[in-house]
Amino acid sequence: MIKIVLFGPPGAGKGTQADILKDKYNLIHLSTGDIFRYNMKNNTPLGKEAKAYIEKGQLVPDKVTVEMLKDEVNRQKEANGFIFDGFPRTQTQAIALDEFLENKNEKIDGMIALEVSDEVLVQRLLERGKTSGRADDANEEVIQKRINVYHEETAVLKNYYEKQGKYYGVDGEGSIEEITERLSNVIDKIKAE
Ligand SMILES: Nc1ncnc2c1ncn2[C@@H]1O[C@H](COP(=O)(O)OP(=O)(O)OP(=O)(O)O)[C@@H](O)[C@H]1O
Ligand SMILES: Nc1ncnc2c1ncn2[C@@H]1O[C@H](COP(=O)(O)O)[C@@H](O)[C@H]1O
Repeated sequence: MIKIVLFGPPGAGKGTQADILKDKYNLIHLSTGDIFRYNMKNNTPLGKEAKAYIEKGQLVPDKVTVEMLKDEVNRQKEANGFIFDGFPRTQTQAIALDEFLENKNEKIDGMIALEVSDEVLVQRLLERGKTSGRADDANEEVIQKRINVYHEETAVLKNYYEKQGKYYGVDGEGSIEEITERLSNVIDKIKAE
């Protein structure tokens, strides 16, 4: 069972690529952002709690996010593998994920980071904001805040996975097809190891 963290800043193309790769490799795509948005839309207690953070471009607290992620993984009893999108986003989350998987005799096989310049991210998110209905895409200030949070709190995870020999950087600029091919090359390599 292969488990990949698809990593990168907001707007890097994680959701777009995970959607393609989940079909290609028969994997479960788990996006913590999507799960929060589903809960917000359905006005659940979790959605109500997450809303205030998400609309300001801040991270939802680790405890809430980790418990939610564990529940989702545990629900997928027949999974052939996972693509984690938007999780982990802090060192606390990365450690919790490793411990959770270790208890199941599982592990993360690789972390693939989509590398995209901040200028391109802002352009993509403003464009997505025209149709996404996402409050956190609606103004440039919140978009910039999310990118700053990524640099301040999330980007350090590159070191975390590098130390484990699991980090793979991929150019995230170009056509969607080109990027799928770059990611597929890395996944094929990880699978062959
Ligand atoms: N290679 C690409 N070239 C141009 N636009 C792209 C590319 N990949 C994705 N996009 C567009 O950029 C926007 C952001 O992509 P996507 O939603 O996949 O990013 P994300 O990393 O999942 O973002 P977030 O973490 O904010 O949810 C979308 O509107 C998507 O259609
Ligand atoms: N792993 C996460 N930790 C904390 N907060 C998270 C996490 N994943 C998503 N969030 C919140 O949701 C929004 C949108 O997430 P996207 O992955 O960019 O769709 C994010 O800004 C956090 O507020």
